[in-house]
Amino acid sequence: MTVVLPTPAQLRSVAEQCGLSLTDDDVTSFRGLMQGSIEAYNLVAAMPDELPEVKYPRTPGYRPSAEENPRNAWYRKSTVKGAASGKLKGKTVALKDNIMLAGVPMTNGSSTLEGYVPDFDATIVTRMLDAGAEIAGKVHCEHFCLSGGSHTGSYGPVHNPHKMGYSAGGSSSGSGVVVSLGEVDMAIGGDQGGSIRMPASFCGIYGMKPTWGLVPYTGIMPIEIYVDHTGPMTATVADNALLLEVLAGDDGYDPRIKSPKVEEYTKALGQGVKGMKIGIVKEGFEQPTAEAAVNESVREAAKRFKDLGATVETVSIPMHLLGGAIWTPIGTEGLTQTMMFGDGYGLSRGDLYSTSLMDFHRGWRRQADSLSETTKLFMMLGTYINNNFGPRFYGKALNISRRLTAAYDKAFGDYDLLLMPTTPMKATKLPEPNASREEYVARALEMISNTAPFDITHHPAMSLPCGMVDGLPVGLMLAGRMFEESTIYRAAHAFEQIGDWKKM
Ligand SMILES: NC(=O)c1ccccc1
Repeated sequence: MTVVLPTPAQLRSVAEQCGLSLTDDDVTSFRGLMQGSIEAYNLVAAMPDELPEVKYPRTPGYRPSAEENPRNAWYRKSTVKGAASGKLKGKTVALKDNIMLAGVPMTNGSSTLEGYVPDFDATIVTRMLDAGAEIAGKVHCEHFCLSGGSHTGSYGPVHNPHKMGYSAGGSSSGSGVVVSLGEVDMAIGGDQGGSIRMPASFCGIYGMKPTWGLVPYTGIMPIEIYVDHTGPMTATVADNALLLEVLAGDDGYDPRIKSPKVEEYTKALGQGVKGMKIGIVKEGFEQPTAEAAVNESVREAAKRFKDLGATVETVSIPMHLLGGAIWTPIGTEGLTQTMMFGDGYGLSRGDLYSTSLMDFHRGWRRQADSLSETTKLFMMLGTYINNNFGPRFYGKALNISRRLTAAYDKAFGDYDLLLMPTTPMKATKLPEPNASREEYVARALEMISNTAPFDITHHPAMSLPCGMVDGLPVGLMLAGRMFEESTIYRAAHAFEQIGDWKKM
């Protein structure tokens, strides 16, 4: 790829884009003045990139048949064997399909990325392989991760592990399904508005959104740096804590990792909850989409923490109900400017940039009509707001998110953990292929109101299964103080030991 001096016509066109009027002499002069910088660009173009080494052999794998993949959870199966020993020896792991596994195609749920093959491994992939894990392949996710349902991906709907025809939750839909069915021991998900916790809730597994800046996001397709998180989705609390132990810590690339407090999370197991203070967040039960049976099931589960020796009280955090609104400008303009028009990354951060992804992803512009209805909706809204108001609402929402953080931190002065339903409802029916756009969007976004606030306040939050209603799991969310994942694991593990949540 080389860069050539703009033709006079090209220069006039960019001048117009910049609001400049140039005379013919100006054009000649500016072209001359660009010559040196164009040479600099070509020096950069000629230099090798600086990417991490790919350490373990793998093949592109295969797309499993419908028979092998009845819930459509898998995108590709490809086995990558890690080190001979380590904390994850004997564990199999599935990767959400926005995580780069070099040499294996990646789509992030969008047909516009069909044909893209990453050229390096995400930091967390290397960490898991170094710890002895075996990667089993890539699993489907929602279109560019922009939905909490499991019907917006380009490769068809993903079905709930407990009930065919029902949502698996998203956007890490495939991750939730393959763990729930026991097809793998562990999966990695991503969470910007709830996309680890929501499928964990709908599928009946454990999903942790770690503190922002604990687990490197390096090598995972971003939506927006302020809300991007990745984390473990597992069938047991012990596996979740073990996996986080392997994932956590600075990698020298991710600019959001400053002074992470990394702990041995497995040490929290078996510690019990005696003396722990848990606050039931009143407003977490008051979302407009709340289902009475889900609220009931979560309240019953809260009582069990009391039986286990914790202090359990109701706490009111009125601002919690504004969390979704404050998330909206950050999520909407973030995904528009960074993921879509920023070719995946945007600028201004000392990150590891995947130039191969940036080059390939640019191509969405030629196939925009094939994007999901949720991606179109968010992108048009973000563009409209930016055209008319600039980024002021993004900035203001980000500033206000600190007030939201403070509101939770005030509660964390009195309580070690905050408790509420993960999703206000259990899994809903997948929309029919001919469903209206209104229904399609409702089934994609109606469940994010309790989860999204913690993506902008950055507190750790985990969904754990706490009961069944009509044959579908109910998810309970525990949020903790920054970098206090251990406290969440202590409580989640104690709760898990009570017995089979499917009988609660
Ligand atoms: N990736 C997410 O967490 C997400 C979920 C729902 C809507 C937008 C984003």
